[in-house]
Amino acid sequence: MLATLEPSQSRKYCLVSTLESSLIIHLFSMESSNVLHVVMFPWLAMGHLIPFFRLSKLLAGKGHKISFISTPRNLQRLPKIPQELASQIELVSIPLPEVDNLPKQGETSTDIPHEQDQFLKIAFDLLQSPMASFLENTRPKPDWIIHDYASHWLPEIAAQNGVSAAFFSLFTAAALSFLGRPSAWLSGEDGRSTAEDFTVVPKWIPFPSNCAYRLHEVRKNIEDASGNESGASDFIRFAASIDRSDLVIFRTSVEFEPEWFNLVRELYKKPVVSLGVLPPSLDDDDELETDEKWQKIKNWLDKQTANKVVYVALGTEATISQKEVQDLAIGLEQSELPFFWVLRKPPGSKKDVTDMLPEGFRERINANGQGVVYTEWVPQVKILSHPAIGGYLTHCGWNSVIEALGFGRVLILFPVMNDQGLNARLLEGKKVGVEIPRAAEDGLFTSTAVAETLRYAVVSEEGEPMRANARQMTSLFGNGKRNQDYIDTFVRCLEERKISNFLA
Ligand SMILES: C[C@@H]1O[C@H](OP(=O)(O)OP(=O)(O)OC[C@H]2O[C@@H](n3ccc(=O)[nH]c3=O)[C@H](O)[C@@H]2O)[C@H](O)[C@H](O)[C@H]1O
Repeated sequence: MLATLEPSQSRKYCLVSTLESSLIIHLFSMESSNVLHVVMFPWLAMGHLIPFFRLSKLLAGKGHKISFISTPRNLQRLPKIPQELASQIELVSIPLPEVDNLPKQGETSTDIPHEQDQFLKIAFDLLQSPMASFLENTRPKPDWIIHDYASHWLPEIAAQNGVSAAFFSLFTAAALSFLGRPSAWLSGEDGRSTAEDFTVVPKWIPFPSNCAYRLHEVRKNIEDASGNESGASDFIRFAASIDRSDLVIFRTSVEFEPEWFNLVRELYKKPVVSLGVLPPSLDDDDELETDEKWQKIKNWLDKQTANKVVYVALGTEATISQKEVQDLAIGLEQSELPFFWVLRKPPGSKKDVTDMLPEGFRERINANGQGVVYTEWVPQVKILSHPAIGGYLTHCGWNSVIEALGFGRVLILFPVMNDQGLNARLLEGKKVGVEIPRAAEDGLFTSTAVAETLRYAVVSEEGEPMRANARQMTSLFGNGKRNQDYIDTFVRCLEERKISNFLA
């Protein structure tokens, strides 16, 4: 079902209710029925829409009503709603206001260059009023709103409408531990401002750790912090979303990163829960792909030797330079391993992305059959599940890492932006992957280093303990009972309306 949110009339805000009073409102309002009305409001990026949609389906599968709010194009990009859940999930279309410097079609981070993300956030921030109207007027009255880091303004609007707000972290506890105490960011005490400041392991990490950025990883984020046109850097958005929400939900495996999960609970001093890793299941219709595309890809994979193909994919936002594309390409070729490379066109680019490849590269790999360069959206979960896959060269986006470890795939770590550098430190520390060696200052690397790292991870004898460790991860990241238990516990807490359960 699809509804459209009209920009609202001006509205009078009642006094901001405190956490306690909004919880009391919340508790009384729901005694009457066992069915929750949960509003889902993800940030405008495919890596956020997909897990929010997956959680929506899980909650709807438990009998609850979902209002999934996003922009018109984003709602069209979602996988179809399973027939049996159609009456419970309502897609609420909220038009994105036009703002300067944001291309008309730019509705997700996937569609626009990284430097325009700040204009997308300006447009996103203009959704405060229609969102407030929705929470005030929709019926049945929402019990919860589950939101993302970018809508740091939302917890206050939710509290004013007696709706409990839960910040849904799609990031590792390790990455968010690096951020530190949210209050320190909001008060200015945190003090980190230069790129160099973020290359230092924070003092509040009480155990040995290398959790810090390399200079080349953090430069993009720092530009955002200082020069962000939206007036609120991502660091501030994270801090405010965590600080002002009633509950923080982590999409992670506590058994995988227990020390970090305990640390965020210490840092946040508020209800923090894990709902497990929310693993995709193969029969999930999360894939945005038609079957014939998958059949063609599968035919190529079926011809490959088991556990030897390197899957190369850098998510839906990261873009790399032509030099980096060329060094990766030569490195893949020199590794002599078969590979399936999803090469994404930089958003806004008019050029054919394959023009970025080295001279003659495509001709050579087509002639010898070593690899495939694919330039469109792929059914990634299906590819990772194929027995031919021997390793995943990844940007360390958390959705993709979860998917790869769910199938026990060893990781070749090539972080680009956002939290990815911190994820790479975590994953190498947990011995499920190895970083491609890069110069700390500028991120330069050689194709020889790519080839050597690939062979070490995928075929070398010395790499077998790491591969075995990655294979073990299917129990934590796969579709088994453990993740189901997390979900059941989490949903029961929401249903029992007992925030106190989260405080345990
Ligand atoms: C949480 C945050 O989300 C962001 O998402 P991004 O898209 O970059 O990467 P993923 O998290 O791997 O998410 C990408 C998602 O898109 C799916 N996919 C992608 C390309 C394709 O062709 N086909 C697909 O099915 C993929 O299976 C995964 O589920 C940031 O990186 C951030 O670092 C990360 O931690």
